[in-house]
Amino acid sequence: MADTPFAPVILGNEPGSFPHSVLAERHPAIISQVRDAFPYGPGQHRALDELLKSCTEGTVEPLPADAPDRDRWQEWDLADHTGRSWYDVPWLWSESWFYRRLLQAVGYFGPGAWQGVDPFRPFKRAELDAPETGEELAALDGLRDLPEEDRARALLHGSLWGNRADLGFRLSAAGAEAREPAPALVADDSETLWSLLPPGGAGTLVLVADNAGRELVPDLLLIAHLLTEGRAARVVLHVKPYPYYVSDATTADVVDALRRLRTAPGAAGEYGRALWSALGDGRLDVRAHPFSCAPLPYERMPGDLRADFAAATLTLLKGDLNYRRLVGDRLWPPTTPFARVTEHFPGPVGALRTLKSDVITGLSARTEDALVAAEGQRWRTDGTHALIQVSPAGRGASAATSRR
Ligand SMILES: O=P(O)(O)OC[C@H]1O[C@](O)(CO)[C@@H](O)[C@@H]1O
Repeated sequence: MADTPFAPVILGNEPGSFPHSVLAERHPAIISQVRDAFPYGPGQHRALDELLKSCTEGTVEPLPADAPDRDRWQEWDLADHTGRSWYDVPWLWSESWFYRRLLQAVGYFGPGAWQGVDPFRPFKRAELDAPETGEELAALDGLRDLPEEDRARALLHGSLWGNRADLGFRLSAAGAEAREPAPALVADDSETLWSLLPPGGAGTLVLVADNAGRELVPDLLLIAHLLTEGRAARVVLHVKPYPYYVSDATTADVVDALRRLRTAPGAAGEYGRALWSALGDGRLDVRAHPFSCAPLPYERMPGDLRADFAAATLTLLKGDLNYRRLVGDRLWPPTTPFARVTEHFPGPVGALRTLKSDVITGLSARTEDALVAAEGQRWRTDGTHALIQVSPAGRGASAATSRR
């Protein structure tokens, strides 16, 4: 990345900073919520106590010798960080490590009776079953008579703003969900996005999902629209291979959401059934790649995932965490071009994100000035602003063009 300004990697060691509060307050709160939600046994309680101590005042410890993903974590810098405070290693790394350790504490990786029991499932289910979800689905009927472009735009915005529905975020940002989102986007490349997905195009969209429940439902509706209206011939949906960041979507969450959609009345049910058959005939595919839970930026993605993204007409990444991983979890000057920080990506790439952490790129100087004048730095983290950014280039773009 020649010419790219130096930008420091974000750590969690500055008291009073947002990352510090996530490590010092949010993670302990998540431990106690999970503990209260399940009738865990004494071994699990002990392990949760140990995790609480480790994550708030301890250091990064090695994984047990028999951990199934030990080699993977070695590749993901575990040896470099072992023995260091959770606050002094990259924040992105510490957060991922927390979720990996939490699953270990509750027995998710087994062996034993708790193997595969998702500690966040009750929270995700409650969201899917909430009356608001039903109301949002019923509202779809109101779109029926709109021109296709307007329906596409409405569904894109539904998917974008669905990213506010993040359970981890709500734990520490009391009232954030209730605050009205600021209407204007801080960056809006949606025209470029639609130019890559024209009606009748034969392309493949890769959508890298973020949260389950009230974010995944509008993501699935957008996918259904793109497939049924012929804006994409194929969609590949990437989800997490294990529970992560409280509400991140796994394959089980996709199944729950599809069941919910398929049995809904009206347009929602039609979309749900269209998705069900698209899975059956391969136009929709779900992947759960291990790197989706890696504590690293996408710049370090492995070759097989790189090839997947390179083959896509467009890869759309949802949410704040994916954004941090896409552009690098660094304090960029906000006007650093999005295209420059995503040059490493192997094909056309876009981000749909509400702003929930300090990382930001691709703003005009005017937008940045207006945000700072109105809100200081609060706009970066309070989840009321959103962006649609797209880079049609990407290093692999020329190679990918021949495949599209
Ligand atoms: O669900 P999202 O949009 O990825 O947001 C999760 C975000 O929440 C945080 O845990 C704190 O805001 C960030 O670390 C992360 O980027």
